Amino acid sequence: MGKRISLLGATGSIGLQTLDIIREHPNKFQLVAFSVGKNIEETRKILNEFHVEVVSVQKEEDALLLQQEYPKIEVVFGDAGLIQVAAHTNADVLVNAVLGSVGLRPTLEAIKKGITIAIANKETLVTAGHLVMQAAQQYNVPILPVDSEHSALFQAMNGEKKSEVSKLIITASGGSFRDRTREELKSVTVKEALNHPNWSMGSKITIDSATMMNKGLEVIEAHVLFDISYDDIEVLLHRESIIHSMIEFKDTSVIAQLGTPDMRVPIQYALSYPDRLERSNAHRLNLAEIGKLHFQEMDYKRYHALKLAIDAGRAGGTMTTVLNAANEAAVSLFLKEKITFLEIDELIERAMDEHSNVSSPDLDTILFVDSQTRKSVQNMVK
Ligand SMILES: NC(=O)C1=CN([C@@H]2O[C@H](COP(=O)(O)OP(=O)(O)OC[C@H]3O[C@@H](n4cnc5c(N)ncnc54)[C@H](OP(=O)(O)O)[C@@H]3O)[C@@H](O)[C@H]2O)C=CC1
Ligand SMILES: CC(=O)[C@@H](O)[C@H](O)COP(=O)(O)O
Ligand SMILES: [Mn+2]
Repeated sequence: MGKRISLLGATGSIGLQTLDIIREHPNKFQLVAFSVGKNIEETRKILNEFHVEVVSVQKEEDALLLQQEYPKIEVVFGDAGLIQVAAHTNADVLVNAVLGSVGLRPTLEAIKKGITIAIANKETLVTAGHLVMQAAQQYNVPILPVDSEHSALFQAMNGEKKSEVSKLIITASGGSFRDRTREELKSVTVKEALNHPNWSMGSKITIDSATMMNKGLEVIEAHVLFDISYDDIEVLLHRESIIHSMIEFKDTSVIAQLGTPDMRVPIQYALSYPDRLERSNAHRLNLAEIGKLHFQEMDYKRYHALKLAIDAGRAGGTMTTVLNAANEAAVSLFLKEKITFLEIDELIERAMDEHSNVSSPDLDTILFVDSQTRKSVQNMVK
């Protein structure tokens, strides 16, 4: 029957594209369980198409409703439901495409069950990457990147020795406001911020791209996944998002992974790894048609959020938990039009300044710091 897949965040941008891949390869992949948040209409469509064993929704009342409509399927809910989907379904692979650090505990529980993790949910790796990687090593579980840059790095690293890496070069599109000065960002709107030049993604990550926090989270994610020092991770502006990232080796060779901006490629690679599968109707890269690719040095003053993220990564301990939780809270406030675009960076910086760092935190400490940081960011805008 192929690999048994469980999927967190099935109604999101990555979740729906994961379903496309499963649909394209019915003999290779079988969806056995999935979670959603609040989108019950989309959940019904998925339940009507795929024959799953378990579904999790965010709210208890939605679970009760769906259980009546689908009596043969186990319907669970809340944070416990996410763990149920991730870890108690005997899946071969968990695709973690939920949004935010709520993905941490389900990931750890799935690892304990020996389930391979295909991870899009970068907030989990930023908030507690050390716990995820320690558990993966302990239970001998592969962590396969889905994020396009990390999939590119993973592919470029294939068969190479880490000791021979000179640096990772992570590309950044520049996001929705890449042609504006910082001064011009004072009065930008949510609608403008949600207009990413190259990718169609969920709202939170699109705002993260606009502030450049997405690249900051990705630098930390790369440090966690590939165990490369922050000194050896470079960010390069590349408008076209065609080169998804590259590795420079000691002998000065650079290996890059290229492709059209389509998340189904890294999603499929994480599912089919170590094999590659056909993508029959996909748009192929035509460099002659594109003609030129552009590159530009990163400006850390213009993109202050990137600097904050690298500072947090270098500090380590609970500082990356604070960075992530403050960012999640601030972006949510911006999307609700409660703060301005530039206040996102300000709130994160304040949360970091006010935090007393704890080194090598355990899970309880991480969860406590995450929740306290969200509360303190809320209080900053009252
Ligand atoms: N989109 C992209 O191209 C990329 C995304 N990523 C990462 O992948 C992750 C998902 O991103 P994306 O798909 O864009 O996000 P979306 O906002 O599109 O989707 C998020 C998914 O998570 C669900 N969800 C949100 N909050 C909760 C919660 N508290 N409990 C349970 N479920 C919840 C949503 O449910 P519902 O909608 O039903 O409420 C939805 O299914 C993020 O970590 C992002 O950084 C990484 C690389 C690229
Ligand atoms: C598709 C993907 O992986 C996103 O994280 C993407 O990288 C966002 O683009 P920028 O952050 O480079 O604008
Ligand atoms: Mn990315």
